[in-house]
This record gives sequence, C-alpha cells and structure tokens, in this order.
Amino acid sequence: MLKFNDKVVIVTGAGGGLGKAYALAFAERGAKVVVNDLGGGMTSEGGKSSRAADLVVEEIRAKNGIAVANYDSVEEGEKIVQTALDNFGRIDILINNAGILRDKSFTRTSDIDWDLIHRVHLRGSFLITRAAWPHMQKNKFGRIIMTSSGAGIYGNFGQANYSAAKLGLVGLSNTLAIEGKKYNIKCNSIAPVARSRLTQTVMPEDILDVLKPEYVSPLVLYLCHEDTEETGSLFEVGGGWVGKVRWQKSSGAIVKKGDSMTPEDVKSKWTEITSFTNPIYHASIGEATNHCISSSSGDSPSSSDSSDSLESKFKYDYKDVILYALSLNYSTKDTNGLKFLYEGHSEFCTLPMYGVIPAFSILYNTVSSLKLPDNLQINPAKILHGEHYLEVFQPFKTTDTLTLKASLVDVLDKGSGAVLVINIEFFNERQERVALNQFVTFAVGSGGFGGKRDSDKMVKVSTKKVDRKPDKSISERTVVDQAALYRLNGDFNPLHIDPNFSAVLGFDRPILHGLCTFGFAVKHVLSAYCDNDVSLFKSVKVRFAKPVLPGQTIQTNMWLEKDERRVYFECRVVENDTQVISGAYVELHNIKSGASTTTASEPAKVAPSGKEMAADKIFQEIGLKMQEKPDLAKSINAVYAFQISKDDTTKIFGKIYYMLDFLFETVKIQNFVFQ
Ligand SMILES: CCCCCCC[C@@H](O)CC(=O)SCCNC(=O)CCNC(=O)[C@H](O)C(C)(C)COP(=O)(O)OP(=O)(O)OC[C@H]1O[C@@H](n2cnc3c(N)ncnc32)[C@H](O)[C@@H]1OP(=O)(O)O
Repeated sequence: MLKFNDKVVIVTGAGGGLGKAYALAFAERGAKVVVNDLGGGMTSEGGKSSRAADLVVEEIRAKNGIAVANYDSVEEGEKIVQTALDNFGRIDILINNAGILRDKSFTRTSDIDWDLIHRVHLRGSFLITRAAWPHMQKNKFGRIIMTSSGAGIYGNFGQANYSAAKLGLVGLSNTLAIEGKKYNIKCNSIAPVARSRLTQTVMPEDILDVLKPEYVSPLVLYLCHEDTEETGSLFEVGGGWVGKVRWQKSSGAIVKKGDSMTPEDVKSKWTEITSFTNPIYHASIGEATNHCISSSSGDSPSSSDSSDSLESKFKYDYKDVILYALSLNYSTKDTNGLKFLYEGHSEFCTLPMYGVIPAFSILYNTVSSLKLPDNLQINPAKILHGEHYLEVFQPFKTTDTLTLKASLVDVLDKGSGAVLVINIEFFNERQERVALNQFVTFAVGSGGFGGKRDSDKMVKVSTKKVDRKPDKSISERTVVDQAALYRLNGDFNPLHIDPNFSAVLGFDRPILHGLCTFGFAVKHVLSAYCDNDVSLFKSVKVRFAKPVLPGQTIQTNMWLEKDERRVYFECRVVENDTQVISGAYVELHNIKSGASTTTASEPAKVAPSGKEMAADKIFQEIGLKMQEKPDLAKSINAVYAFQISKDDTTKIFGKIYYMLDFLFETVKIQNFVFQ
C-alpha cells in the first residue's frame, strides 16, 4: 500500500470536486493535509466563505485524519505555504488544483476575462510553487502536480483564456521537472476529465456520473509517492482510464537546397513534412534542437528522404586538414608535426584518419531519414558510436571535392540497444573510390524489437589474442577542451560539449568523440610503425568499448604481426586503467623498417626529412633535372631549411617569389609551390 505517513500535502481548491477527493485520499493514507479553498464560486464571483474547506477538514478529522483549513487565494501562495509550515513544520507535496472559468468566445473575451484566468491558474500555481520550492529543495524531496486540461492540449471553443493558461502550466511543469531533478523534486501535469464545479455546467449528468473524482486521485497519489521516479510528464486521466501524453513529430524533410530555402521548397516537401509514418519522439529541448542541427548539417541529399541510400558532395581544403591534425594534438614542436600543420611544407599531406570527417556531412541526414523496422524507435540523443571501420583506397589530397554515398547496410537487435550499420563511401571527380567508412552506431535502450543479432555485412572486430606484452606503447594526454576543439571538424553532436545532453545518457559530463580517441590511436600507430608515412596506411577497425572523458590520457598498446601487415592494438585510459578501444587493428601496405622500436610515452620523434627534399620535389613536378640547375636546387633547399628553422614567413615568401620570377618565369612553378 502506498503510504504518505508524515508527508505534508497542500491541495488548492480542495473544498469540492477533484481537490476534495485528493485531500481525503492523502489523509486516508497518513498525510497531513492543508485543505485550501477560497470558497468562491466557479467564476470567482461567489465571494469568500470558509465553509467548503472546513467541511472537508471535518470529514478528514472524523476519520482520524490530520488536516487544517486555509482560505487564501492561490495568488497569496506564500500564506498557504506558511499554513503548512506553521501547523506541520514542512511541505512535501503540492497539488495545484484550484481554478475558475470565464468562458467566452474569443472576440468577446475581455482583458479581465483573460487576466483573471491567468492570475488564478498560471500565476497562482507559479506563486504557491515558488513559495514551496525552497523548502522542498532543503528537504531534498518534493512532489508537485500541475492541473492542465484537454482544453489546453487540444483547444476548446470558448476557452481561449483557459486553454492558454492550461497549456502554460504544462510548460511550467516541464521546466520545474528539469530544475528539480537534482533536489529530488518531481513535477508532473495531469489533464483530468472529472465531475467538478468547473465541469458540472458543461457536461450532461449521465456522463458526469462516470467521471468520478475518485478515478483521478489514485494517479495523483501515485505520482506524489516517494518511490515514484516519473517527472516532467503529462497524463490524461478520467473515467478509470489513465494515459501518458507526449509530443510526437513527423520525421519531416530536409527542405533547403544547398544554402537556399524558399516557400516553394517547403510546398514541394509538404507531404513528407506532415507525414507521421515514421514519427519521432523527443524528450528534451536538447534532443529536439540537436535533431534540427544534425539534420541540417549535411548538404541536401540528392535522393529522396526515407530511402536507405543518400548522396551528397563534400568540399574540403588545407585548412580543414590542418584543423584536424591540431585537434589530435599534432604540434609544431614535433618534427613530424609540421608536415600535417603547414601547407607550405614540402611533404604537407592529409592524415589518413581524416577520412572519417567528410562522412559527418551526410551521416546525421542518413540516420534521420532511414527506413527502420516499424517497431524500432530510436532516440537520436541516445546514439553512441559503437565501432568504426575506415579503409583508404588512395591517399587523401589536401584539397578536394568528394562525392559521398551513404547507405544503411543492416539493423541489428543487441538486446541492450539497436545497432545501425551504415556505410559511407567517398568517390573523387573521376568516380574512383577514395575511401570507405563503416559506422556501427549503438542506439542505447532501443533493443528488443525482434531483429537479428548478427550481420555478415559488417567488418568484424579482431578476436585475436596476442599472448605477450605490447611491442610498443604510446601514451598521450588529451586536454580538457579536446572535444570542444575536435567537434569543429564537423561532428557537432552536443553529447561532446553540452552537459544537459550528455546527462540524457547518464554521463556526468560530456564525453570525447569516439573518433577522436580513434584518431589518437591511429596517430600512435603511424608514429610507431610508419615513420609517419601516410601512404603506408590501408585500413583500421575499432570497437569503442567504454567512453573517454576529455582530459584523460589515452594509452595505445600495439602488437605487430609482420606477416599479416597488421598492427593489433588496444587503447586504455591511464587514469582508471580501463580499456576504451578493443578488438582493434590497423592494416598497413608496408611496415617502415626505420620506425622507432622503443616503448615511448610520447609519440616517437622521426628525423626531419622534408626540407632536404624540397628542391627534388619541385624539380620533379616541373620536369627539370637537378643537375641542370644545381644552384637553384641549393637555394630552394636553403630557403626551406631557413623557413623551418627561423619560421620567418615574410622573408621566405619574398625569397621564393624572387627566385621563381627570376629563374623560371613560369606560372606552373608558382602554382605548385603555392597550391
Ligand atoms: C545520429 C546518430 C549518429 C551518431 C554517430 C556517432 C556520433 C558520435 O558523436 C558519438 C560518439 O562519439 S559516442 C563516443 C564513443 N562511443 C562510446 O563511448 C561507446 C562506448 N561503449 C559503450 O558504452 C558500450 O560498449 C555500449 C553502451 C555501446 C554497449 O554496452 P552494453 O549495452 O553493456 O552492451 P553489452 O552487454 O556489452 O553487449 C551487448 C551486445 O552488444 C554488442 N556490443 C557491445 N558493445 C558494442 C559496441 N561498442 N559496438 C557494437 N556492438 C557492441 C556486444 O557484442 C553484444 O552483442 P553480441 O552478444 O551479439 O556479441
């Protein structure tokens, strides 16, 4: 039996109808009740009388219950709360029930009709709740009910004032539920259908008979019990039936085309915008906002929505490539860092792991427009990156326009979650395949829809057990703002920056992007086994076993299997010795024999090679032999050496221009140097 012993309850408007039923039910189950009723009529014009509240108090006391009466208006909420404190020393539960009606058709609604309804329903509930709130905060316990109405949810002729105030109460309740969370204050709204002073004039007697207040009070008591976790919800209740109400939206459509969006674009997508075939349910403003942002983050897909394959273009240039390297802590301090950070470096190149970044311009669109099994509901705020596979078929250029093709490969039911397997392939302008990404996304809490558990279309994580200490190990500390920086590459998922959002998944604070940890891991493999030669990289597969927090240290333990040209690896967070990447490997085209073999705590440093090669590269590009212009070769190398050691770009560029103009008079060389 749900008991309320020693709990102090205020019920407003408790002189009759629903309020009375609540007061009697709470008292019967051990609560101390403040029975508030102004004693006015249903339009507030009946004048004040203590009779209604007193009668209810008498009835409670006659059954050995504990109750006191209060006759203040809810607009004097503090006085009502004071009655509870004076008589019982605390306040635990507040039922905002009091209300009046001033029904008029809209054009006949006067300022007074509008204001009075808002003052009693919305402002009254606000004032009394505000008075009770600090006491509930102090007690780390509070249960609040707001009384909304079907008129607020659906609208009702002649009730413009009332319906606006009643839906306002739902908004108030939703926000209080959020603000009350850390104080164990739960706030819910109900939209009751019951016989009361407000309904007896508008409903026929035979219907009113089945709408007993006693069919509503059990829900209110349940929602106010200390064991109840429900908060921020809205319930319709009446005639013995109870149902939860939530917002539903259509999966909608991406309307913009590139950067433009016109009313005609909206018209052309109206069927999809208004179709509820694949509804979406968002439970927080974070989820809803993120849905808009993520849906619009990619270029407009060229195939229609709700299909299982999409296509779009992605342009990037040297700045994107450099930002990516910076977000993985590549540094100008490291000899090898410069070739990933400076577009003027003779070996300037794109890291192979950058290949995951273009995919984000289409990934969120793909997920939001997928045709999913009917009984599978996915909450976009609860999607974690489960596994990733990246294969690079030709090294990425430093500036390019790629065509991306995304498709849903499989949907799996893993019990604790649903797994979506999404392939995103990149093609260059010659329609050659440049890379393949396979995202395995884990939708937490969406399992159990009856799907298959395994897929033969997935690149599998490694199950190989290597029975020796790591051949190499590199540890690198991330910075507290690692995710804040990394997201600028294009994955703007608020999970990595917004504490309200990460809380949806139960994280105390935002977690690092899985692909950021992945980037660090591949960085370590490239450093340990490739001498940072990006052309040796072929593919990588990882499973994200546990989340990483920005600021933690990632340790990559590596085992080389030379015959397989594979480096198996795991990542651990050093601070809590937890494995965060498992079943992982990098496949290489070749192993760089000169690569460092020491166990390092910093990324291995590799001897500089770029600057000596500068002239060689330029000469090759323009089809000239070094022997033909030995002095020029010497000068170019000198300039590059100078450039790197002194970092004086103005002088360098002056020299390069001078030389190129003077000796070659060709645009071709300038293009090459400044490309
Ligand atoms: C619009 C959306 C697009 C979004 C794309 C991504 C965008 C990014 O911004 C998001 C991120 O970067 S999130 C950060 C990186 N990821 C993480 O931190 C997840 C860490 N992993 C976990 O927490 C758990 O493994 C967890 C929670 C994933 C699973 O743990 P459990 O529920 O405890 O599962 P468990 O009981 O261990 O296993 C059940 C079955 O699931 C398989 N499985 C487990 N971990 C998996 C994983 N990481 N990926 C894929 N499958 C996984 C198990 O193998 C098991 O299945 P089976 O029995 O068939 O083997």
